[in-house]
Amino acid sequence: MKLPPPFKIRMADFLGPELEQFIEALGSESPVSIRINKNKYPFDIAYKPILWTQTGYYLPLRPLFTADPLLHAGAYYVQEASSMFLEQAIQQSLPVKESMNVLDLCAAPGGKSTHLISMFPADSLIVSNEVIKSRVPILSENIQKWGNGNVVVTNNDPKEFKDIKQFFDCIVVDAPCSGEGMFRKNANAVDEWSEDNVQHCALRQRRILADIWPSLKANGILIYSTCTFSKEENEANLAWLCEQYDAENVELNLEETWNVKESSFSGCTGYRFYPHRAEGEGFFLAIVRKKADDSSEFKFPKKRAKSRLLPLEDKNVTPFKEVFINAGNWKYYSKDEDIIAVPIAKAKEVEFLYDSLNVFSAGILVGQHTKKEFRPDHALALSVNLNKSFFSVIKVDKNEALKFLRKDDSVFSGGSEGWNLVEYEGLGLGWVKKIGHRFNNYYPKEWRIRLSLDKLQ
Ligand SMILES: C[S@@+](CC[C@H](N)C(=O)[O-])C[C@H]1O[C@@H](n2cnc3c(N)ncnc32)[C@H](O)[C@@H]1O
Repeated sequence: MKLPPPFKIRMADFLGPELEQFIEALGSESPVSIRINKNKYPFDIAYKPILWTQTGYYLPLRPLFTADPLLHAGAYYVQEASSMFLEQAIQQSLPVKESMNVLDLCAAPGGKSTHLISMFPADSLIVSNEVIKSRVPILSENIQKWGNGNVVVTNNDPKEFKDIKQFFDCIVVDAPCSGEGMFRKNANAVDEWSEDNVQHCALRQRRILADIWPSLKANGILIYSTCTFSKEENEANLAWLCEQYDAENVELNLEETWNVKESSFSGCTGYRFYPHRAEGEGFFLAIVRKKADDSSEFKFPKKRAKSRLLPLEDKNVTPFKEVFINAGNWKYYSKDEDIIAVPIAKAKEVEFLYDSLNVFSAGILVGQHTKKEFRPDHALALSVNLNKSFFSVIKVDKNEALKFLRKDDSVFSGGSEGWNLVEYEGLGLGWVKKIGHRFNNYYPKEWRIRLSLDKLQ
């Protein structure tokens, strides 16, 4: 790998005699790792565990992930190992109580968001935000596949959270950065690297932190991470945050076997992952807690204009109330023909966010209720709370699953007239509608596998 000389000089400053090992590691293959969705796949895994998380594993080789229906069913997420250190940050710095509000501010494509969803109890609310509009659909797809209803996906600039003060118990800022830690995975990152870009990224990160700081509750924690090594984007920004705001740095206990490097600057400590030390890509993470200040606790606005989300009356819910196993835990809303289900425990928060932000999706899109029928939505098929006994189920093998995921008009056997859930290894993949002898495939066309069947075998 041809590294920019000024980058090498910078790294020599950090690493001294370890520089050669670091450069050698950049020339080696990246480890391949996944994180399991225990709600969907609660089985023992035979692969080598990632040391700083309960649900991450290294794979010996990179398989063709597209050809695995379990990936499409949300049984796991393909994620770089160092990023899963987020779990230590949450576990060690936040006594996870019930009913928390969590924000993942820079969320696409959804690695940290799906991890946060797994870590917080179901009565918490995860807001997964992405400012770049074109990146929101892939974020939403990954969240839907994960299958939880306590999530709101938003498309806002950090500064648009200005009226949501002291609302979040935890904010994750996985900031856009110069990407030095991804040089091994992404050759473009090397070409795009420059000293100017490092400075540009550092300033943008400060703006993001400043914009979102008021949204953090007193005593709440903010987790700041990047996939880069530059001090400007990491320790210097952490120190700036502590100096500028009522923030105190939180330290973590590290196991020696993790090979994570503690890094202190101006009295603040963060954690660095180097590819020649820890088995993962370059990564930096640091935590701050907002110092207590009870003066401006979050309060829901008193007088509100009519909400854009209209609650459904009980009598209108009856036709689909049993679609969830925990039927009593949901509040239903209508938006045009769509029916949206939101956990009752966080309904008030979701309504508030719906009217304050640019919400892409909230809770589970249950389906559409037309004059003719109730049409289940794809998100419902992927829900971990789906009540399968409410629907007719067609179990498929791997080959049939792949045909279904390609959106082929394959003929299934069995099933009932009307809507059928297609299930692979116990997990919902989507819907087909049987009309006479015909099966119509309702897999979302934007999500379909584009490779031919022979390439998938
Ligand atoms: C490192 S990536 C996030 C990766 C993600 N957290 C994950 O784990 O899958 C940074 C994200 O920040 C977004 N971003 C870019 N500019 C931004 C800005 N000015 N404010 C907030 N987010 C921004 C990018 O679009 C990108 O999705």
